[in-house]
Amino acid sequence: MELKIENVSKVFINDHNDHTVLKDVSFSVSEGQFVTLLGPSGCGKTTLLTIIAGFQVASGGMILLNGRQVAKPGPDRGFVFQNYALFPWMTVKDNILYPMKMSKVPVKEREQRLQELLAIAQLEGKEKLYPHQLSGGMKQRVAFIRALAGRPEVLLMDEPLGAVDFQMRQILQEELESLWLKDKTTVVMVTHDADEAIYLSDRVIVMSAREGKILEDMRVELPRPRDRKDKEYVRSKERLMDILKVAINKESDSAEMERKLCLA
Ligand SMILES: Nc1ncnc2c1ncn2[C@@H]1O[C@H](COP(=O)(O)OP(=O)(O)OP(=O)(O)O)[C@@H](O)[C@H]1O
Repeated sequence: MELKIENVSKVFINDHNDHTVLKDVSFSVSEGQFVTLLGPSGCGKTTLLTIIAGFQVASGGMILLNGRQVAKPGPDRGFVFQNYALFPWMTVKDNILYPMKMSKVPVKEREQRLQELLAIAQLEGKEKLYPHQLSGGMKQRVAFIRALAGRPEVLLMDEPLGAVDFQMRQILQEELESLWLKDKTTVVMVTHDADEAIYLSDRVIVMSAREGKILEDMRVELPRPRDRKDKEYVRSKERLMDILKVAINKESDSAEMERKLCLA
């Protein structure tokens, strides 16, 4: 698997004015990497992720997955939305089976894959429940394994933990990491949270507020599972915070932006 983002730009036209959100963004993601896109609110993280997903088209440049240009959504890319976006009228089982039906996986194989995924997420026995009967953590696990059900080449996640409070968020980050370690699917994730980026990523790509350029492509080579109290962990986080502060000072000194970046 190789994902290449090549000179991607995106221009929106608002009130007859051009608004450049992304300009010449390029980077590659290799097999099994967990890559995070981090940057100030409005810098274009979600726009870039949805272009990779094929939900919208770039104004310039291209996305290549295994050398083929991405033009529309496809089963080779799984997507996890911030609010999980589970189908409320379907049980856990039907939610997970849905992408497999869409990609016409044979019935016998679907059942086998369903059991495998339920085991990975420790959700055995919960398959008949509906989303409203699940805790936040369970919903997140269902959303994660549903996105993996069609065996995507790359999993795209847009603030998958954005809707949960701080303490729950740390627990879910640990769960997400342990699920990911069992499967090792390539991930590109959007987050606002510097600690989350260090906890989960092999690489953190920091984007600037103006014209969504890449400010830094930071490697995180700490052993997993990560220990938030470890000296190297703390050092990596401080380095990332410094990069973000530079990004913010360059672009804006807005307190709101700092709050959104979870620098507190
Ligand atoms: N469909 C659209 N039409 C016009 N402008 C848009 C559209 N989608 C996004 N934008 C603008 O593009 C910019 C980037 O938005 P995007 O959602 O990608 O940022 P983000 O970095 O994900 O922000 P946040 O972290 O707050 O979610 C914003 O200024 C937004 O208003």
